[in-house]
Amino acid sequence: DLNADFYKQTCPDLLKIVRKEVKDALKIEMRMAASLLRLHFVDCFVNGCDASILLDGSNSEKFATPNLNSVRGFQVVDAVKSAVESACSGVVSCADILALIARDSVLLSGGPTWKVLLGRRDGLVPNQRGANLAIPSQYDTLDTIISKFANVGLNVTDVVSLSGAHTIGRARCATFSKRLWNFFNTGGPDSTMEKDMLSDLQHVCLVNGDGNKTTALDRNSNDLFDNHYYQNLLDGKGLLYSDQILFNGGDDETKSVVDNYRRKPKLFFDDFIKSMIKMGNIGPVTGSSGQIRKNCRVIN
Ligand code: HEM
Ligand SMILES: [Ca+2]
Repeated sequence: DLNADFYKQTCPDLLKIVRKEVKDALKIEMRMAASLLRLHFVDCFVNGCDASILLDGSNSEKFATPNLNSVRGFQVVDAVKSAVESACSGVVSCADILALIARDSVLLSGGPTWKVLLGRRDGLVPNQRGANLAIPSQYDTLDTIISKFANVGLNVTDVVSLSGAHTIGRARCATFSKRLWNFFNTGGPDSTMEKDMLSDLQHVCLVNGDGNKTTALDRNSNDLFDNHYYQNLLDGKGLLYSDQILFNGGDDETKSVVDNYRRKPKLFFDDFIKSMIKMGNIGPVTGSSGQIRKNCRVIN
């Protein structure tokens, strides 16, 4: 089993080193917190939390549809890894580094903190096909999203609490512009989107415009890890279809959890922590399987 003291003897300064490197990265760009948090998620959903997302190559998970031109922050992971290697060479897995970076990114964005369980080992192969199947798409139905979470042992509450990660960060026009212009071939916009936000975004994401332009996932609170995301869902201001359907998708359970998190920031933080720990426990490679990579981008 994973445990918080796994590197206590072998790398006593690990937590300090990671914290410092993440801090330095956020000084340069605050959004990096979001990008780094997301890496832990897309790692854990594919082959468990084994740093498979970090492997380079033509069969890399970086080229899977949900990740292509979208996941970022790999240079920061490299910087953290080399700082850790300087202090304790060959000891700390890239998978554990991703889990620690995610925790620090949330904390340094104003969110809650928790003890990260450690002792994961790094996987030996990427799984691009698995990434295409396992990572939820922003146009999946709520049932599909719930079943993709269930496939990795996460429940409906986890879906709503972890979606709260979208309280920070940005998304590209390519991931939501269908909602603005021709929503599922209706010829018009998604009627659940609040009207001022709609007209504003229609000016950001033009028809046939630059799909790589970005806007805040949590409108008006995009660098702060808070529960404002859920208020936005009540107001029709979720950016992704997959965000807004947590409230408007016809599921009373997700709807009431959204409303609870909106009213009770502490409840959101507590549940987010629980769900992050659950997510961090997905299929960990431990014992003598896998390896401790020297360079997170390639197997030893
Ligand atoms: C519920 C299913 C989910 C779907 C459909 C989804 C989808 C997406 C999409 C489409 C983007 C924007 C990508 C782009 O525009 O290039 C995004 C960004 C992001 N996602 Fe999710 N996501 C989900 C769950 C999660 C979870 C569980 C986490 C973490 C715990 C997470 C963390 C993030 C963060 C922080 C960003 C912003 C990244 C940045 O600014 O670089 N997401 N997600
Ligand atoms: Ca926020």
